[in-house]
Amino acid sequence: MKNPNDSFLRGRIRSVKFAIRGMWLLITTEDSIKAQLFFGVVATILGFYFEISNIEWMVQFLAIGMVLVAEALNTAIEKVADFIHPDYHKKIGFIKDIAAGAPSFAAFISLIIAGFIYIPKINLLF
Ligand SMILES: Nc1ncnc2c1ncn2[C@@H]1O[C@H](COP(=O)(O)OP(=O)(O)OP(=O)(O)O)[C@@H](O)[C@H]1O
Repeated sequence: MKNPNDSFLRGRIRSVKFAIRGMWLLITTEDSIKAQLFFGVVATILGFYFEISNIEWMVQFLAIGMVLVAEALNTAIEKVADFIHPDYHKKIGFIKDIAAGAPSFAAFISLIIAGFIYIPKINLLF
């Protein structure tokens, strides 16, 4: 929440602190984020191994970022849903299913990107 005594700069610094705390909470408490980070690290190692180009690095990091952002937003929606309605409800199930579709889309597109980057390089090995 905005503190009315904060100057513009102080307000921005406070927001950045909360945002960094949010990233830390996601990384340390959410298994889904940990799993996606693991795949991101694997893709980065593969990138070094296959010496991918600058453009391929950029596309790969965009894909990793897209998955992490979608997963983080999905987690936030799940938390809000659990907070406003902790008991079973068909609509909560529907909302959570739709929210889970976001990281699934991102992961699916990332797999296609990985295919474009790595399948030709793997083919060269054989
Ligand atoms: N309160 C609820 N009411 C109805 N259905 C629910 C409810 N909570 C969860 N579900 C169903 O269970 C699925 C999984 O929900 P859950 O909150 O466990 O997410 P998850 O994908 O397992 O998340 P994570 O692994 O990140 O904790 C939802 O997509 C929904 O179909």
